[in-house]
Amino acid sequence: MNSPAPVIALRNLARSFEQGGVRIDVLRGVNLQIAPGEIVALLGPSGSGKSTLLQAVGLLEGGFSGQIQLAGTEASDLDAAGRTTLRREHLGFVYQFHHLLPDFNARENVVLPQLLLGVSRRDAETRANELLGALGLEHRLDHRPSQLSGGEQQRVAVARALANKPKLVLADEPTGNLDEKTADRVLSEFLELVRGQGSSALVATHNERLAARMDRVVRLHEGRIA
Ligand SMILES: Nc1ncnc2c1ncn2[C@@H]1O[C@H](COP(=O)(O)OP(=O)(O)OP(=O)(O)O)[C@@H](O)[C@H]1O
Repeated sequence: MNSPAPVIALRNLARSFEQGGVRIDVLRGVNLQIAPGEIVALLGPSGSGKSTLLQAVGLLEGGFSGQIQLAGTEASDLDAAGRTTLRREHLGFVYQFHHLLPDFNARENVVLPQLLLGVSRRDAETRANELLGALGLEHRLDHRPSQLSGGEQQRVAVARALANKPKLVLADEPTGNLDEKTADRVLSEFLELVRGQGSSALVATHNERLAARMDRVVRLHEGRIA
């Protein structure tokens, strides 16, 4: 039987930066495929290029060479509007710092990305309530980010990332800002929800212990996946 088409396929992805006349080759030909439902940890020391790789896969930045195929579509064939549509339909993001909209409450932060995809407000609110409830935040729906603890803020960020059932969740040190116990719990909840809805995930971390809880670990070394 053929294996299912990968959710994401990177071929020979490269990115350099130039600073003060010096060129740094951060990514030097990354090849990676992630299968549907697979959760992959991206390990590497500080400065190894994990965030740069996630930015490329997130179709957020230009300046890359190589190929990024997301859900069967080659990103470099699309213009900016096409990449935005592809991103909204298939990707969810969790960052180290929550990046929630400060003037909106927890529920609205989870509702808004759904409205952008054309989901009705009623359905979007139902989904937000479900997700936030699963994360133990049923009593925090009307709180704004500044009225939440760090762990609660990250849980809302997780709910927002999963709201549209993305094919791939990109997470950049999603628990890096939390104490160890809270980080463990939020990661467990994140993994359970991602697995439950059959999404894939690529999670950048320098924490070996957290990485070991995912389906596969890949390491960035000298600009390539070792
Ligand atoms: N916009 C930029 N301009 C110049 N250099 C950059 C830029 N963005 C990243 N870099 C360099 O690229 C390298 C990789 O950075 P990146 O943030 O991807 O690493 P990382 O593995 O995510 O690190 P960390 O674990 O500390 O977050 C670093 O040396 C960084 O200084």
